[in-house]
Amino acid sequence: MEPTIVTVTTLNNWVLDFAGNQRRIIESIKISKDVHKAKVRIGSELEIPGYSCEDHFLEPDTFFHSWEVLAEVLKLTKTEPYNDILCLVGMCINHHGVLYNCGVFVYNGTVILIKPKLILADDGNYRESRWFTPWSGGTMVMDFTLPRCISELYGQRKSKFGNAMLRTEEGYIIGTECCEELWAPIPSSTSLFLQGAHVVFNQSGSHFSLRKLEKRIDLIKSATNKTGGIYLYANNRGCDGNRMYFDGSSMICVNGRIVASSNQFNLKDIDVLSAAVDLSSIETFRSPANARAMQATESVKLSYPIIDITGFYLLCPSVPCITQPINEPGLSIEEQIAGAPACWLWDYLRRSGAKGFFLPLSGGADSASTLALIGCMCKLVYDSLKSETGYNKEVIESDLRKLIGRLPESPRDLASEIMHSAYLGTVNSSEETKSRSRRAAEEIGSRHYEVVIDKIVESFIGLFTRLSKSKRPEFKANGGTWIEDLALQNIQARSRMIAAYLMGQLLPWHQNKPGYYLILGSGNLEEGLTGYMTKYDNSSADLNPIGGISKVDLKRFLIWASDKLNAPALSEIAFAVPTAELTPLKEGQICQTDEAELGLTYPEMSALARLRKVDHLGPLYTYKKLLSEWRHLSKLEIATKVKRFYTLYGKNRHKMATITPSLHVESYSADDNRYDIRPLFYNFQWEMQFQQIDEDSQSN
Ligand SMILES: Nc1ncnc2c1ncn2[C@@H]1O[C@H](COP(=O)(O)OP(=O)(O)OC[C@H]2O[C@@H]([n+]3cccc(C(=O)O)c3)[C@H](O)[C@@H]2O)[C@@H](O)[C@H]1O
Ligand SMILES: Nc1ncnc2c1ncn2[C@@H]1O[C@H](COP(=O)(O)OP(=O)(O)OP(=O)(O)O)[C@@H](O)[C@H]1O
Ligand SMILES: NC(=O)CC[C@H](N)C(=O)O
Repeated sequence: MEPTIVTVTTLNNWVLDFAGNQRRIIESIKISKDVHKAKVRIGSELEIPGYSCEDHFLEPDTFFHSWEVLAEVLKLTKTEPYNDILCLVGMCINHHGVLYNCGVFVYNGTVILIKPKLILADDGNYRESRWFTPWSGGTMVMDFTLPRCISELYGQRKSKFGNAMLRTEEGYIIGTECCEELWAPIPSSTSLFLQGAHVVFNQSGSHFSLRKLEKRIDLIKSATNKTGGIYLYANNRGCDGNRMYFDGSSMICVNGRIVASSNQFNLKDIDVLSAAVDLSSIETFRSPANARAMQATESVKLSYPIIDITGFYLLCPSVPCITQPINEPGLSIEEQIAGAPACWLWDYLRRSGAKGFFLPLSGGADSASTLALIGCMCKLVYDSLKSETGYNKEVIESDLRKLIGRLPESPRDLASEIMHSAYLGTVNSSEETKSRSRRAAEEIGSRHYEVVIDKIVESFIGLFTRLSKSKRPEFKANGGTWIEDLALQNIQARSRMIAAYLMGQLLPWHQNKPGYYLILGSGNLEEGLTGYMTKYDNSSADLNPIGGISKVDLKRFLIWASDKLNAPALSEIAFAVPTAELTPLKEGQICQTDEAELGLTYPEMSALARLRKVDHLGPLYTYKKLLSEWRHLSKLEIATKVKRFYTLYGKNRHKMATITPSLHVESYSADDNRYDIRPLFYNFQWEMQFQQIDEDSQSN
C-alpha cells in the first residue's frame, strides 16, 4: 500500500470579491490540513478573481489583486502548521503582455509552476478567447518573473511558466489540465497519464445545465479508465454574479472509478472533499494493459519537462484505510430543476442586497413554478442552517441575520419574511385562478395580496380615448379588430408590471423594513422563444428563475414540488389549462388558452426549439427532420407547425433584447444576451424557406 490523502475544494466564490474569495481559499487550505491531514489541495478554475469576470479580465486591477491574494496563500503555506501541502490555485496571469488562464502550483511559500490553459472554452456560454490566449508553446517551460508583491515576501524572483509536470521526492509524477481540456477529443490528461503521471488535477469552471452532469461524469471516469491513475476534479459552485449556476460535483476518481463526490446543489461556501487513495493501485491497474503500454512508450517523444518539488513527499504512511468507490452521483430532472434555481436565487438574493422578492402570482403554472422555487430555496436554506457546521453555518446565519434580522423557525417562516406575492386581477380574471393563487401562496408561506388593477387599465384607455376623441378600442369578442384586442391585452399585462414595481418598492417601507424587493418574472422558455408574452411586462422583471426552463419540465416539477413542499395547490395548478386571462370571459368561463392561440402544443414547441438551437437547423431542415420524427402527422400538418413556429419566432425575436435575465438551464435556451447570439429582427416571411416547405408538403 502507498497511501496518500488528497482534497478537492469547491468554493462559492464571487467575481471581483477578492477579500471574500481570499477568505474562502485560505479557509479551504486550513481545512484540508487541519481536518483532512491532506498532502494536496486543488481549487477550481480562476478561483481567485472568480470565473465570470468577463471583460474585467482586461483590467490590470484584476491581475494585481489576484497576485495579492496569491501572496496570502504563500504566507499561509510558508510555515507550520499549514506548510507541507501542495496547493493548486486558479488565477489569471499576464505573461509578456499575453493573458493566460492558469493553474499555479504552490508549495511551502514558493511558486513552483504556472501552467496556462491549453484549450479555451468558446462555445455556448463560454467566450474565453475574448480575454485569454491558449498556450501554444507545446511542452516548453520558460522563466516567469514574479511581481514585486511576491518577490518581496521571501525573495523568490522567478518561477517556471509552461506545460510541465511535477515530481515528488518519491518520484510520483503530477500533472494538471484545465476544464475544457477534458472535453476535447484528446484530453491533455490522456497524454499526461501516458507519460507517467500518477495524479492529474482538473480545475474547472463548468456550469449547470439539465442532464449535463452525466456527460461530465463520463468524461471524468474516462480520464483514467484506460490509462489508470488518480484524477482530481475541482469545480466552482454557485452564482458568481451572472446567469450561470456552477454546480460543484467535484470528484476524486481512481482508475476509472469515483471514490468521492461533492454535492451538485448545496449552500456551502466552502466544501472540502477528501479521499485516502492508494498510489500503488495505479501500477497494478496499468501493468497488464499492453495496449496502454505501447502507446505510453510511443508518447515519450512528447516529453514533458519535469520539475522537482524539493522536500515534498506525497505518501502519508499512517493512513488507516483507503476510500472505497461510491455510486455515481445523479439527480432526477425534478430535483435538478429545484436545485439549481434554488441555489442561484439564494446567492442572488444575499449578494444583491435586496430584502426579498415580489411575485405577480396569477394562479397559472408559470408563476406558481417561480413561487415553488422560492419554497424550495427556503427549505434548502432552513435545512442547511440546521445541518451545516463551522464556517458554512456562520455564513448562513450571518446572511439570514442581515436579511431578516433573526434566524427562521421553519421554511415557511423564512418565506413569510422574504416572499411577497399579489394576484393582480382584472374583469377578465376568473375566480378559479384567484383562489389557486391565494392557496398556493398560503401553502408556501408567501405574504399575499389581492389587488384589482381595472382602474389603472381604465385610466390608460381613458388617456387614449381623450386623444382619439372617444374612439374606443374593443376586444374582438365585442366587435373590435385584432389590433384593438392586442392593445387591450397588452395594457393589462404591462400595467401589472408597473404595479409590481410599485409594490416591490413600497411594501418594505410599509412593513417598516429597509431596502427593496426584487421583482420576479415568470415567462417560460417556449414563451420567450415564440414571444408569447407582453414586452415590458414579463420581459422586464428583475430576474426570471424559469426563463431557461421548458413548460413541459415545469409541469413535472410542479407536481414533484407539490409533494415535497406539502402544497396541494401546486399540483392542482399543474393540471389546469394554461391561459393568459387577458380577454373577456364567456359566461364566467375562460376562452383564451395558450396552446390554442399559439397553434402549437408545449411539447411541440420544445421539440422545435431543440432542433433550432441544439441541432442548428433552419426552417427547411427542421421540416425535413420532423417528417421522419413526427410520423403521426401529415406533411401538411408538419409544414404548418414549422411555419407557425418560425413566424412567431421571427416576428418576436426583438423581445429577447429586453428579456428578463434568467438562470441558464436548458440547452436550447434563447437568451439573446449571452447564449443564443442571433439577430434582433428577421424577415419573418422566410420567403425562400417557406416556399420550399410548401412545395414539398403539398406534393405527394
Ligand atoms: N422588430 C421590432 N423591433 C423592436 N420592437 C418591435 C418590433 N416589432 C414590434 N416591436 C414592438 O413590440 C410591440 C409588440 O409586442 P407586445 O407589446 O409584447 O405585444 P404582442 O406581441 O403583439 O402581444 C403579446 C402577445 O402575448 C400574449 N400573451 C400570452 C400569455 C401571457 C401574456 C401576458 O402578458 O400575460 C401575453 C398575448 O395574448 C399576445 O398574443 C410592438 O407594439 C412594438 O412596440
Ligand atoms: N391575475 C394575475 N395576477 C398576478 N399576476 C399575473 C396575473 N396574470 C398574469 N400575471 C403575471 O403575468 C405572467 C404571465 O402570464 P402567463 O399567463 O403567461 O403565466 P401564468 O399565468 O403564470 O401561467 P400559465 O401560462 O400556465 O397560465 C404570470 O406568470 C404572472 O406573473
Ligand atoms: N470552463 C470551461 O473550460 C468549460 C468547459 C466545458 N465545455 C463545460 O461546459 O463544462
